[in-house]
Amino acid sequence: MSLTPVPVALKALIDSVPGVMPAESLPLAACAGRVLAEDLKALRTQPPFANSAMDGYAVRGDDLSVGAELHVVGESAAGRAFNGALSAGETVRIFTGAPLPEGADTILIQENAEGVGTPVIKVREGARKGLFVRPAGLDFREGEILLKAGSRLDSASLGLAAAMGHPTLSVRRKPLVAILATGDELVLPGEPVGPDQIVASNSYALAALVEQAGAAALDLGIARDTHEDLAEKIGRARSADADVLITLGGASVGEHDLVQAALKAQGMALGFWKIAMRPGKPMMTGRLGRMVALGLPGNPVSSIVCGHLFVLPLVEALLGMPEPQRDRSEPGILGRDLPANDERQDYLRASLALTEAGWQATPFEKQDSSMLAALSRADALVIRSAFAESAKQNSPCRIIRLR
Ligand SMILES: Nc1nc2c(c(=O)[nH]1)N[C@H]1C(S)=C(S)[C@@H](COP(=O)(O)OP(=O)(O)OC[C@H]3O[C@@H](n4cnc5c(N)ncnc54)[C@H](O)[C@@H]3O)O[C@H]1N2
Ligand code: MOO
Repeated sequence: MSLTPVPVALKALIDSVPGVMPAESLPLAACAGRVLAEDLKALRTQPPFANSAMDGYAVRGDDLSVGAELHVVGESAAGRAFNGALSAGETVRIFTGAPLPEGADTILIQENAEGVGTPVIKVREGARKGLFVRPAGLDFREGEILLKAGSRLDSASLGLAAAMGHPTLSVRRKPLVAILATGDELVLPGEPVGPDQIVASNSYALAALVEQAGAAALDLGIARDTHEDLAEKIGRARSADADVLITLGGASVGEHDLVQAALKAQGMALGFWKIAMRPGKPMMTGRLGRMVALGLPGNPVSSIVCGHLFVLPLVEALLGMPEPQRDRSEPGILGRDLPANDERQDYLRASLALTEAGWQATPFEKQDSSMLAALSRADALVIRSAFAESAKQNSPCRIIRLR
């Protein structure tokens, strides 16, 4: 079977998503990191009234000549407006956020007033007509759409949603992503490790990635390399009604690589298998009922790199976010010479340094897909296209930043 190019595989994976997650209504306080299910309109105008941007005096701009004396006729504080109108020669003590009294069009900041706190103040130099007034609707107006469906709610957008007057939001339900490690050699961190065993790490890495992407991870533990155990654990993903099943390991061509056969035995329609990428070649996708199946290679770096390239867009597609297949790479320059590449697109673990020419990415000498410590030191992946010619230090490249 020939190797599938990365963009073809990614498109097929995104196209295999059966639909966007249903919406649920949640209180604002529970919405951080969630994705809006519908456009959000302002239920109110902000600010609702003209108000002061500074502590000082509300004045009529025409009264502002240097040395002019103004009579303080009242006070306007935030939450306690001045009831009345300003006449010529009058002013109202005012504080930041307080409503502007009728007749006033300017704030004289208290630094530009002599005799602060007395019934008569004098205008100093520096005062200008029209300064420091926030007109009604400066920020937004009732009915304006300020947040779009498919956008992720960060701190600024959540604050905005609150200011718009929404106590609850309609957000996409988190996709449930079941994660199944496979392999007779695996033990959990902290368990006794036999002479031919290794500690399972991939589930933790993938669960973190999935949760950062806005999905919920369901750890199905470790399936041993038997059809029975694999069938039982795949069955658990189905009865949990998972939206995605990620398997880890057992994806290659050895006698103990049973995952694909186990999934097919339960009715999986294979999408593609074997991608023109390094690491990650034995990756597999398919559909089992309405569950998207993604078989990641067991090598720890391969599974995490596949997670960045395929799982993040998949979760975004399920959440209804725009352009999940967008190119996530950025320009950079190479920190060292690289040899010509073969038929697999390479994702080289690299350090980054900011130079005058932009991000300089220096791929590590050793790129073995078992080397987790190197991955955790990497700032970025340098993309080397299939069949790329040798490249010199400082020549342009594309990078995917990992942090
Ligand atoms: N003859 C061939 N052999 C291999 C090929 C090939 O094309 N022909 N492909 C190689 C590539 S590339 C990769 S990547 C690996 C991936 O194989 P599997 O997906 O079947 O992975 P396993 O054999 O199950 O495991 C590989 C490696 O990773 C360790 N592992 C597995 N699961 C975990 C886990 N949850 N946490 C930590 N480490 C894990 C496992 O012990 C192995 O050391 O196949 C090549 N072989
Ligand atoms: O393609 Mo495998 O994922 O390098 O080791």
